[in-house]
Amino acid sequence: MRTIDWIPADDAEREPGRGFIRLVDQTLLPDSLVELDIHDLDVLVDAIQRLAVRGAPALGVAGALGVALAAQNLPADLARQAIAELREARPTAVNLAYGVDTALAALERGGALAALEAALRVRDADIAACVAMAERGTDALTRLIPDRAALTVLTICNTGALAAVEHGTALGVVAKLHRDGRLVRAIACETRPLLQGARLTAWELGRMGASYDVIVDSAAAITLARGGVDAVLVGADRIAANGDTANKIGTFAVALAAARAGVPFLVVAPETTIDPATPNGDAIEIEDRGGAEVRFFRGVRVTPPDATALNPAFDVTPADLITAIVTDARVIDVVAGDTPASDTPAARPVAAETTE
Ligand SMILES: CSC[C@H]1O[C@H](OP(=O)(O)O)[C@H](O)[C@@H]1O
Repeated sequence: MRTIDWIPADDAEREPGRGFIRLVDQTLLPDSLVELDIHDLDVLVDAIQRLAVRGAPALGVAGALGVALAAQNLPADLARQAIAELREARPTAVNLAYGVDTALAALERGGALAALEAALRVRDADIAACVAMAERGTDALTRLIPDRAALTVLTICNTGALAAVEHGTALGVVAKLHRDGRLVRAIACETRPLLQGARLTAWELGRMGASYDVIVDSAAAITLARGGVDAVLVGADRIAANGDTANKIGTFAVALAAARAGVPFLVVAPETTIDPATPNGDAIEIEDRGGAEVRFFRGVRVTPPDATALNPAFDVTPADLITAIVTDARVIDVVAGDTPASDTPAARPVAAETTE
């Protein structure tokens, strides 16, 4: 099953490049697995904004395929406007803009078919990147925690195949640990208010047959303080040049607790999530999703009628709380002082000294 993909139209032989986007509607999980066929860009933008499709890598693919969809269905001037709205559908994950810009450059160079071909390359690159990150991430854990063959890991939000195309980022590392017989247990923070952890990560862990517990987000600190968690693995939506990392709200608090508990904190994200144009975390725009997601739970109001709520969808973990950033091309040894900007993109093992 792919979280998002391009489906060629029946007459694609006659009209190469025609097709539509098919994606899993994640708002219906874990109760129903439903795929949406999307033929119009405004429907795709709505799917992004209501998190039917979500997760930085999946947003990159959605952005790229959205350009291909616009190019085949809209006249150039309307396509340009629709693509601009698509690019701004959610501001924090740099991957969305990356995907749109990659396919748009191809469209301007070579037309609609070139845009689709570029979008399919973005899709295929994500699949390959997640495979590489799973390998690199488990190797990094072996170097960081050489005395423990099997690990208990904690994560927040959802970073599995549902956040990408076929395999996940941080949860892709967890899945490989499980396949290799090296996973004792996964602990998934529920991830209020939209419950990506309780709904999506738990669903993915169950499907792979992994042992896991869901915890409320505020239990992460004591879970780490009590001991028994060997590593924290999280995703990212935008990584600044200095290594500051934007990720789901609650990640910063988990990083603080991990640092106090002496537990390695690893960010797992493709190179496309690194944004060299963003110097540090202060420059990352944090999506505010409005108070209703906090004041209501599955349509039931949980606050007084006149309550107001704050709802930042992401926070920023400063680089000094991150042990390493694992990408598809390298392991950035942040605790040793490396940053995305300073580290060469060659594969670099996490230095042994990080365990001293
Ligand atoms: C594999 S990165 C997924 C990343 O995206 C999530 O945000 P959202 O569910 O709002 O799209 C979260 O930050 C995850 O870490």
